[in-house]
Amino acid sequence: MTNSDNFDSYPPLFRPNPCVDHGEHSPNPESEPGPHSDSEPEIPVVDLGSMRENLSKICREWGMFRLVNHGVPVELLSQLHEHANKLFALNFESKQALITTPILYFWGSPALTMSGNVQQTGPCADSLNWLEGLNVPLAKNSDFEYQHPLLQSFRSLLEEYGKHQTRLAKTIFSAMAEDLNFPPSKSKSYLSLPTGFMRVYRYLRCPMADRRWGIGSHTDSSVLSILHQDQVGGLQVYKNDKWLDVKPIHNTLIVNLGDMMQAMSNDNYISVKHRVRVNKEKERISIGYFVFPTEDAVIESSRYKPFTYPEFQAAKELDLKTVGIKIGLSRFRITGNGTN
Ligand SMILES: O=C(O)CCC(=O)C(=O)O
Ligand SMILES: [Fe+2]
Repeated sequence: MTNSDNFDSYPPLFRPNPCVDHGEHSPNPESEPGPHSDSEPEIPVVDLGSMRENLSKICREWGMFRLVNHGVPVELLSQLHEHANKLFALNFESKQALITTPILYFWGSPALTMSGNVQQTGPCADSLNWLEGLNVPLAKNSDFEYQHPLLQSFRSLLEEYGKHQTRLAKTIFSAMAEDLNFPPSKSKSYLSLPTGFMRVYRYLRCPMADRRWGIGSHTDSSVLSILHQDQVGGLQVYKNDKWLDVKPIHNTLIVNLGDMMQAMSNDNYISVKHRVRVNKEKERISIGYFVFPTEDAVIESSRYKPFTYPEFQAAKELDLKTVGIKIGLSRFRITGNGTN
């Protein structure tokens, strides 16, 4: 979150450079902050200790909530952010050289293919994302030793944090499964803790902050995503035709329901639309955990053709490449005449 001139740490594409034309697109009206009023609804809060009180209504009306009483030590959160700041502050070339498999260093797009490459986008690719990030697969992260002490200690902090995330995902998902009356077989295959991964993002300072996105409007493909953001702000969710700021509140986590959860619930729960604004003066760090169904779990509901998560992901990758956007769940939705 430093404001000093640390452009050596930026991927070259994001350094101030009069020779690089990032395109002079007119401001996207959607990107305008819009009027803020005190009557904006507050992001709903769920207490992990008494979740069943209001979870069902919130999942149906919001598809996201702020989680309190989550049991993740505040010291662990601050150490993670401190390490992320230090690691991202290294110069770009060092990051490329140091950060090797199983952790992947990427920039310009948060979308990775199943084979672990940055997703190429097709025709409407006016969509450079003003970020760099790390992809950390939880299963492969645990036994790995890095030579660089900063990376090695970050790796073990992420491992510890990953255990908290799987605990939270399990608890939250089982309350949802109960609310939705999933049979035990579904509850089991619809959440695959070992294949979850983490993302650590640094959103970069952007001179055209009103014309560029950290991450543009999207829904997550996951069952659940759990985010921790620093105090800079920028995350927004779409609710009742309005974008609302998800203000950073110390020691709280944000839980988003993803597309898989929406399909599993037969559209009773919603996969929340959200986006991340960038900032002219400040960088922003966020750490996300994303969890999916098992690879062979067939998601069955009356509104969708049966599909697996790998089929969903393959359709998404193809759409991003050919159409330039994620079409997502509507690819699988059964329409009125029985076709899609
Ligand atoms: O950085 C954030 O707060 C959100 C990240 C996000 O939406 C994503 O990775 O899908
Ligand atoms: Fe997201």
